Amino acid sequence: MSQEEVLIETKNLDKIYGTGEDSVLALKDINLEIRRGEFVCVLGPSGCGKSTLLKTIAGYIEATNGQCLMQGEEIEGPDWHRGVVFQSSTLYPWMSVKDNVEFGPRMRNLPEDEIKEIQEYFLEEVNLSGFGDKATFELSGGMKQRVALARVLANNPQVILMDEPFGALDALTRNDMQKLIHNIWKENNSTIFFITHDVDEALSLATRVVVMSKRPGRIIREFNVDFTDTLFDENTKFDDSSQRVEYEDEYFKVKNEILDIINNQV
Ligand SMILES: Nc1ncnc2c1ncn2[C@@H]1O[C@H](COP(=O)(O)OP(=O)(O)OP(=O)(O)O)[C@@H](O)[C@H]1O
Repeated sequence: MSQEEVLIETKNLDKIYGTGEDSVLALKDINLEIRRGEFVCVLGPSGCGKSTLLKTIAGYIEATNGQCLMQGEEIEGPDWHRGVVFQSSTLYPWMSVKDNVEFGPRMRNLPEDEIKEIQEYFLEEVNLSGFGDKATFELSGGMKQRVALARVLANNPQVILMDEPFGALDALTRNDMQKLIHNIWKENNSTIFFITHDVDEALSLATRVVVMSKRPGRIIREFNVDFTDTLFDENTKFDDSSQRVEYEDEYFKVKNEILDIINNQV
């Protein structure tokens, strides 16, 4: 286990939606730590409470029981220290790409030249330099998600929370986006909490995979993994084929273990 600072911690967290007969127990006794620099991917059957957990950490909804802490302080509402990217982009459609990215820094009253610098830097980081003046409705799905990411990065959040951010994209765009988020995570030493339905996506990106049970969502297993650098580093070369086989064996062993856990739930 990494010795880095714990940024997010949930303690015995339950979430119940509604009251009485119609109430839904969405999360049960979630104890999770997210440390600085980790890339935590969450997998679990549909409806198991993954988004509920993300929204609680984001501060959009409150836990029913237990605690949700950021750097030891109770999370009491949304905050730019925790940036959120959803599956479908939540860009401001009446604003240009540039204005969307500048929105956060402007709300924080940063000086105009700094706002511009941040906007240029992060549009470049998501490979959208030159698209600043476009209206967001002119962009493809993948480009919109890149703007959404730049808008979050522009706030320099402590944690990036991503709820199936690439779920609506075609396979090629999705691969590009995975590489992009991997590179951004590496370059900025970001901390990322990432929900996905796709075991390969989780194993490709994560340093830790958290597997949840069907509803009520509990954490049933956590896997520390390190496939990501090998997968995305273009210079990776195995010394010999036995090393590659060993790597692939390990990958498929973990993948099958996770699939078994998920499939045995349904
Ligand atoms: N606002 C709400 N009111 C009542 N029930 C809700 C609400 N939001 C979610 N739920 C229920 O809580 C459970 C968990 O939902 P949640 O969206 O967190 O699951 P999920 O794992 O993210 O699902 P999926 O993988 O399908 O996106 C589901 O049964 C859902 O119907």
